[in-house]
Amino acid sequence: MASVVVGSDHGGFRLKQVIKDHLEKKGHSVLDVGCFSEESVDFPVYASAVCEEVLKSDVPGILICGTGVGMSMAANKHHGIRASLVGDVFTAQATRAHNNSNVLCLGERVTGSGLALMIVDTWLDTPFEGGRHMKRVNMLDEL
Ligand SMILES: O=C(CO)[C@H](O)[C@H](O)[C@H](O)COP(=O)(O)O
Repeated sequence: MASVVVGSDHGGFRLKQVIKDHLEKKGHSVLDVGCFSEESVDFPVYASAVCEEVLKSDVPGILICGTGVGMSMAANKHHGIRASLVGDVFTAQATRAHNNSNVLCLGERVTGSGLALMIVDTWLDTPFEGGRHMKRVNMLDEL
């Protein structure tokens, strides 16, 4: 079974390859739902494919497009998905610890690959704190 599921459109394809290589070197089993080239595609297709796998298998998901915005908009339409568009390490940590984020969105045209890998590692390695945040996460899921 995969430990991380990833997806991108053409605007995030190259960064997805970098992230996949990085995670596989660290021992993760990565499920890539596409896209599989830089040919122009529509990001909602891949956002939904990742979110369905996250909801089915309870694994973290990573979505990449040009800005990360379209992917986060599409992902957050899925009930039970808490997708976070992240461009810094502080937010990567906080959105796991406080929001129990289950999908990370990145923008290849915005965030360099070095920073993106730090964000991915921080996001995956940070546990949810629970406590006062649990009620808020439950409220989010009830919206
Ligand atoms: O949806 C997006 C913006 O929120 C993504 O960044 C897409 O990757 C982007 O819109 C694709 O643009 P393109 O001009 O079709 O490559």
